[in-house]
Amino acid sequence: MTTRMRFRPDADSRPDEDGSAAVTMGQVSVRFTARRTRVTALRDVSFDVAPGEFVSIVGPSGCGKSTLLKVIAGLTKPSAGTASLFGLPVTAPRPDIGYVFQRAALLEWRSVRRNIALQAEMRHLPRGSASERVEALIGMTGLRGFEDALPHELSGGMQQRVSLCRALVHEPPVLLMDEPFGALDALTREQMNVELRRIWRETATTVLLVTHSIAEAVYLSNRVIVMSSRPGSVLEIIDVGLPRDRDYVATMAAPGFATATAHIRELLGARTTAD
Ligand SMILES: Nc1ncnc2c1ncn2[C@@H]1O[C@H](COP(=O)(O)OP(=O)(O)OP(=O)(O)O)[C@@H](O)[C@H]1O
Repeated sequence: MTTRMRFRPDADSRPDEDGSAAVTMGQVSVRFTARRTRVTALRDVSFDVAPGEFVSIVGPSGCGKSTLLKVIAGLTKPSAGTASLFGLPVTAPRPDIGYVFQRAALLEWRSVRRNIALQAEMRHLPRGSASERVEALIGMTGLRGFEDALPHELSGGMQQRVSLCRALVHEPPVLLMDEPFGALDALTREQMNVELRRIWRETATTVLLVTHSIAEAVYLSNRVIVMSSRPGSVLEIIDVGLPRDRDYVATMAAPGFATATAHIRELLGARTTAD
């Protein structure tokens, strides 16, 4: 079953002027052949993401969430259907978009500043404006004072902040995040959630986040896409409907938060009681 829901502008959204979606998945299916076995990773996946929207994707392990992000980035070719960015079909890798992975994968011999700047160098961005942007991101992500530190001198949370800066340095119109906080401890993860939401609001970037945390998905997003187990398809797209200003503790206690997380848990068939 697929659910196709047009984005509905609300208090927490910024649709663009000409109405075209930032990301469109149009009946995308992906099949892999590995060691003579065919695996259908995605089946008939359709959804739109509006410019400036924050959308999370949750689903069981192996349901094709990473594959979905790779299709949008042009790293995996769909077997059927089309992914489009701002109305243009994705036919090749798209270096203009930002990608944050679970592991920061920083260059150990480069300082924080030079790890972030590397992306600007690879994209041949003008040095002056790139350096301004690097400094602005360092300030925005709370890395001030650590610009000259090497990756091994940073905590896991700080490494992921560097990874986020690196993905944002070229001001990507779309940021893809694949379980970026999965390796962090619970408290650092909460802190990163709060920071990510603030950074998203400051940069106005369209974000697609893959996460295993239902709470993280609901706290951060305008909408949450819930996927079925493999072959991954869209079970339901949930409008979170929480206010734009989201204090972390108050949001966790809000009735709307409890309703959304309970509904997603139910869709995923998660057991919530021990027996
Ligand atoms: N390059 C590939 N070749 C063959 N099979 C692949 C390839 N990439 C992914 N798959 C298969 O496609 C399915 C979906 O994988 P994917 O990594 O997208 O799932 P996921 O939902 O991100 O998983 P997880 O939550 O565990 O990270 C899996 O069965 C996986 O083994």
